[in-house]
Amino acid sequence: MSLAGLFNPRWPGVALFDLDGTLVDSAPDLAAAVDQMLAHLGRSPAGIDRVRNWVGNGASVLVRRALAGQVDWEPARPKDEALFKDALAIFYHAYGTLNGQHSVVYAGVEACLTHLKNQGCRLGIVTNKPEQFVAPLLEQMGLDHWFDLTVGGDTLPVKKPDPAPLLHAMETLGGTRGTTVMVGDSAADINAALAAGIPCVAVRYGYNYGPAVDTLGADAVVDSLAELL
Ligand SMILES: O=C(O)COP(=O)(O)O
Ligand SMILES: [Mg+2]
Repeated sequence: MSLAGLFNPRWPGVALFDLDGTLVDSAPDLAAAVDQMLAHLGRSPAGIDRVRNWVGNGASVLVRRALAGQVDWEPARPKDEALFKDALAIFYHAYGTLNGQHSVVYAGVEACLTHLKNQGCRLGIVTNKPEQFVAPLLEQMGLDHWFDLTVGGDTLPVKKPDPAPLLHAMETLGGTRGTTVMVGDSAADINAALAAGIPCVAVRYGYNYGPAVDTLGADAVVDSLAELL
């Protein structure tokens, strides 16, 4: 499907957006919180370049990756599980105070949201970020007024790449598979959209790790959301 076709469904349509790595470059604050957590545990910092590759599957996975020092972590033993719980609590506390401080909205985002809103489109956020951090970040970035619905990583019992959060948002906003588009930066977003049967636009500038985002089956891949205008 062409880009123009994807973004000219029978309006008013529904556009669902991933948050971290798609609308907002939140890695500086996530990395600062991860490094505070690691310092608390007497470990050396991970740094933003590594943390950027660990974002996209929610806070628990981010913390497990930080403890393992890599994307893949070993299945936890009971001892590790106690450490994980402590680490997660420290991370939540740290991120609660750092969330939004050094995050920025990507270029092209405001123009894209303005355009879609002017078309009568309903806009939703479907993120794996825990719900408690979503509204404060949107507010601080001045993005909160755009969205009719936000679904966080712990809003439902499952998160992306499960299709349920996308389908929940689509149905709540009155969309159908023919009038809904998902926009994201990672394999979790694309796989959720594929499983939901919703067309998907991927951005190249986000936090996807592993195979290049162009190879993951998105209907279109862009360098800026301004390309969608
Ligand atoms: O919290 C995360 O891991 C990423 O959230 P996202 O789904 O908005 O990319
Ligand atoms: Mg993302």
